Amino acid sequence: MQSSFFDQQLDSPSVYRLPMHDAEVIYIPNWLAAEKATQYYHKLAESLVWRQDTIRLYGKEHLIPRQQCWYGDSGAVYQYSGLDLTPLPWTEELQALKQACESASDAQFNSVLANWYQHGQHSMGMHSDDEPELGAQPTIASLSLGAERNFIFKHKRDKTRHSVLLEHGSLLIMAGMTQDHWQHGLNKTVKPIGGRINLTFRQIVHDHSTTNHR
Ligand SMILES: O=C(O)CCC(=O)C(=O)O
Ligand SMILES: [Fe+2]
Repeated sequence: MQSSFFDQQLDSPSVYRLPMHDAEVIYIPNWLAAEKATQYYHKLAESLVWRQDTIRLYGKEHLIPRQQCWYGDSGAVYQYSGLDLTPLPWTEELQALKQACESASDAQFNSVLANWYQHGQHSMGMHSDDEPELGAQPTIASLSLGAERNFIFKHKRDKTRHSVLLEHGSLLIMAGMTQDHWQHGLNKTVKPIGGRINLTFRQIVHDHSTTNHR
């Protein structure tokens, strides 16, 4: 990371910078203690208003392979494959986690996309979080709760791959040029695994735009 904030973070033995070129990605295992992370998993699973949306891709309707929901400040509207995601108001837990993620990443967030992968057949296709409403070189803080899943990065130009196991209670921070040069996603797995909730905290800088998550 270029900024002294990240240099400072990297002095800590429990913060790792991923060995990726054209990217600034740091990984903090056990950012939340396991017990706390489990409490959050259950609380969020039962209290957030989850939905499994249908999106239109190349003229065909598809059920997205996970549950999701969008929370944030009232202006932080997100448009997503034809869906208008108007944020629900912050819950107490999301607000507390947002503040902790802001301190950990030295960034401001006004919204969070929550994804619930209930089993191994739930996934997210390769994409970059590079929508215009996220602004240039966005910092995105991604908290993982529940079953560990492999997070895959693929370089857009040279096709280099890098993967990182996102553990229960871990925080992954993507910043700088990461979204310009890399895609990321989560494959399905046939392993019998439990559920995982992921929260990606973001800062929406324009009210309307489009995205292409699959
Ligand atoms: O579930 C994850 O770890 C990643 C989610 C993601 O990439 C996104 O919400 O844009
Ligand atoms: Fe993403």
